[in-house]
Amino acid sequence: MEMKSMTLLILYATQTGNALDVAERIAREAERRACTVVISSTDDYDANSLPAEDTVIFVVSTTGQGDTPDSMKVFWRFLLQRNLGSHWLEGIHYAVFGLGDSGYQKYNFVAKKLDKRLSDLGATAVVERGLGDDQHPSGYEAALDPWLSSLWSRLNEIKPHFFPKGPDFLVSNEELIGLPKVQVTYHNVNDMDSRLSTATDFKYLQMQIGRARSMSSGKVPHEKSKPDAFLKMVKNFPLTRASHEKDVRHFEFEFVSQVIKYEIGDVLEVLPSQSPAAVDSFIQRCNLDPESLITVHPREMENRHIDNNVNTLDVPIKLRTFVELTMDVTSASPRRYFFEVMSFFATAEHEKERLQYFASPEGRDDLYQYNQKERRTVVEVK
Ligand SMILES: Cc1cc2nc3c(=O)[nH]c(=O)nc-3n(C[C@H](O)[C@H](O)[C@H](O)COP(=O)(O)O)c2cc1C
Repeated sequence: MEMKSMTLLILYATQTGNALDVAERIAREAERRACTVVISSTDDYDANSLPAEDTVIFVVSTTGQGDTPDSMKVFWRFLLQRNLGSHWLEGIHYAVFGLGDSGYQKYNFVAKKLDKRLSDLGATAVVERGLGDDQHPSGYEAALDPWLSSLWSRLNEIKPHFFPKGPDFLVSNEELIGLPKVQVTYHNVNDMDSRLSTATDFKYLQMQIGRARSMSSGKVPHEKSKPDAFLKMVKNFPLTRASHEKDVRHFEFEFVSQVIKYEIGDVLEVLPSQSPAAVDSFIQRCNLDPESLITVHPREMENRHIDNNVNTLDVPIKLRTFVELTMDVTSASPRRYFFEVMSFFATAEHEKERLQYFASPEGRDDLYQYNQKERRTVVEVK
């Protein structure tokens, strides 16, 4: 018999980052249970290898009108092949958590279709699929918490080999948070690449974006490390009344670099610039020097030879530029994990307690109100 993998695989497909957030949470919870995990975006994973896995957790969102995220298109086309047959995934266990919004007609369509297809291909569900709903007062976390509890208890029952330290073993969150995932190296000013100063404005910006993104721990598809085009916003006005809960806007852009072709229904990924004052205040609050030159490496890569990205990774970038181009400090609502990490570092007892409350299941509704409904950004968390 073929040897099965003893690693729990987490595959995610995201359009705007929520599924990645969920996948990372599942991975952290697995690690706390001494379970070995591999986490991967569906576009980085060869679907041909699925039959060799033991158990796969899928976290997938639905975008467009019931469409798969871009990063899942190839993977999904592969799974739909007729010749795979109803025994192809026999013996494989899986679980699906979907992210969607019940305001859409094709609610969580991708998770539902994936669940059905995996079962048609012979795989066995560990737990019933979970469906996160943006319309819920606490967002997708509301469905995620109970789904995760049943996932771990069911996996403990049927797959005890994933938990070598037993069903009750649980490392504290704090211990895990204390192990940073990335290493930031500070460099001398002389290391700065002199070519940069002679490049044109666009080229310079393009290089900086490529550099910042290649060092960011966020998931950016490889081919997207450089933007396709530069646009100038020429119109921006609200379509909803000021009193409306959501701020829906009409934007118009003009190409200032080469023109790219698009069709109705295409998704435009915009990398806007952030308010310089907010970026400065974030850096100041972290007690860092915005002018310092840094490189950022994932911890695992420390001793590994990196050939593809060696140039990009070796060239330092200004800390301020890195924050500006890779961290959304001015508009994104911080997620639950942010509060968890902040509570670890908080020194004032009342702040620590408040942050811990927000990160706990009891504080979930209040957190959703505080960060999503009231639209607080990272710099506004007080
Ligand atoms: C442009 C757009 C289209 C969407 N279409 C759907 C849809 O058809 N069905 C659905 O259930 N949710 C839909 N959603 C909601 C997303 O699935 C939901 O916000 C989810 O949390 C996004 O996860 P992600 O950040 O991992 O992509 C849509 C969201 C956006 C922004």
